Amino acid sequence: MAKFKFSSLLHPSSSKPAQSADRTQKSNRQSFSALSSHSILKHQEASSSQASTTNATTPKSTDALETGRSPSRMAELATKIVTETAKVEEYMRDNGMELPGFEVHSPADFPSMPEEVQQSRLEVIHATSELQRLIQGPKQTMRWMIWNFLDSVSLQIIYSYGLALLVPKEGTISLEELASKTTLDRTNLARVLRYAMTSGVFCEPIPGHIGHTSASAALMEDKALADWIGFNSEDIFPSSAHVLKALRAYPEATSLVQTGFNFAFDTVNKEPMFVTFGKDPTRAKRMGGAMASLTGGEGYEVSHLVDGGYDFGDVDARGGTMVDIGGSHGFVCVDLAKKYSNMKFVVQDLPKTVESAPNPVSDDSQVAERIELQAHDFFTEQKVKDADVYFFRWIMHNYSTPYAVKILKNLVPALKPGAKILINDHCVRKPGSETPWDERLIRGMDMVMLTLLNAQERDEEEFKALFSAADDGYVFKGVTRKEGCRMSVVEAVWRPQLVGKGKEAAIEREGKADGDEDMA
Ligand SMILES: C[S@@+](CC[C@H](N)C(=O)[O-])C[C@H]1O[C@@H](n2cnc3c(N)ncnc32)[C@H](O)[C@@H]1O
Repeated sequence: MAKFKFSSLLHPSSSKPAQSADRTQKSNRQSFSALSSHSILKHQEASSSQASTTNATTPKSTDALETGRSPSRMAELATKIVTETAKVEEYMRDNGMELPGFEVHSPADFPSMPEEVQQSRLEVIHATSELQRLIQGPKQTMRWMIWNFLDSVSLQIIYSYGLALLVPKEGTISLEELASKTTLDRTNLARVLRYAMTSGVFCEPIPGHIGHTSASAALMEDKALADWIGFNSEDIFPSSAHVLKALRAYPEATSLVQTGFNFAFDTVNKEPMFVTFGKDPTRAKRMGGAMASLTGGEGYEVSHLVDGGYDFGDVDARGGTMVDIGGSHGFVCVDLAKKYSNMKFVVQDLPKTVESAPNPVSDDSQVAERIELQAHDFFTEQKVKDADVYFFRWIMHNYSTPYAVKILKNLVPALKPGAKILINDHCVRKPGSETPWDERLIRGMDMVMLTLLNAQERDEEEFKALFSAADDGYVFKGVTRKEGCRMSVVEAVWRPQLVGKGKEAAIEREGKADGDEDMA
């Protein structure tokens, strides 16, 4: 591909300060007080001023300059795509990185890049999507948007028949031979594959002969990605087709046994999804792989928590204890223990999960000896008393309010004054204040939670309400979110002495001092 060449006219140096101000704003601590609404508003102002001043920050197309007409939104987007793509490409070439491609040996992942280049990449993703919708027009967009489920149908069949593993990585296989390795006939095999090819999954370089692309090769080589496709296409996709039925039958939509999943798999009022999976090790393992694929993906890496997502320094300094509730095999605690060398950790999960955890939990004995794995059901009273931190990652979003409140109530008998309760989940911002890509993923996760568990992603108010409903002794501290990460850390502290009159004033004083003097 030829390197783009631009005149200085097309290098918008004026866009930099606006972008970095916006980024700084995003990393600010949000609190529940007026400060929070203020910061959200500021963020929105920054976003909308960025949108409304696009003419100032985005170079005008040369055509527009020549004709004297102001550029259309389409032209602005097209120019932005060219400009920002050039920045990404330039960085990749300068650093000897392989450029992306659809060929089988092209990189399976986009490499990580410095923040500024990553920002350019995101601009291209957002602009291409917006431009596509604009240039298709509203009716065409709507007409074909509803066909998105066909991607799931074709991927479901590709996954279920293991087609990615049956196509050789090098060269091609004839449709006849591929069909002979499955129970599909040639016609149905061809139509499924040819539909997937319209999204760059598989190719047909010679008529009737199927080969891999970089996308289908990733499905062949990345087991966790295959698990993600399997979990989504075989568990979530059928469930999603039953959400309407579930909502019509049970409009309050809070029960774990009245969900789209329950209707799809005939378990209405019988058992929650987690119980169904608990009886089926293959399905449970696939969900585990899918979660690993998600948490290894951009914006969800554990490193966001460990490296600056939350400061456990004070807990570490006094050799305190953190309980990771629903902590799976303890991988979050392993990474935290590598950074904090004095803290101790208890990882709690259901017995089968604890039994299947690696033993020792880490090859590093200094890490492994400080992590205990323990079977515990978080719907029963917490048994680790007087810990410094009780931590929930990807737990609360699995439950509707009545269940989430119960989980928090179950902590109360174990809590010492000053104990911290941390929830590491999405914290939904006001519509329009995320980047379009983040907004779509977070809102998508919210829909998945509804589909499977009648659960939800929550905003700051909703998290605060959970703590208030659970016990007056919880003092809500606020929400933080690290730049580049989609997950937030929601924090409350246990201060039973503040219950009753004067609590609000005391909380406000405490907020100013931000002290944890009660911590034993
Ligand atoms: C979505 S996973 C989150 C795992 C981990 N915290 C992470 O960050 O990836 C939910 C975890 O909760 C566990 N779990 C489900 N129900 C539970 C219960 N009643 N008590 C304890 N753990 C439970 C599951 O086994 C699973 O490991």
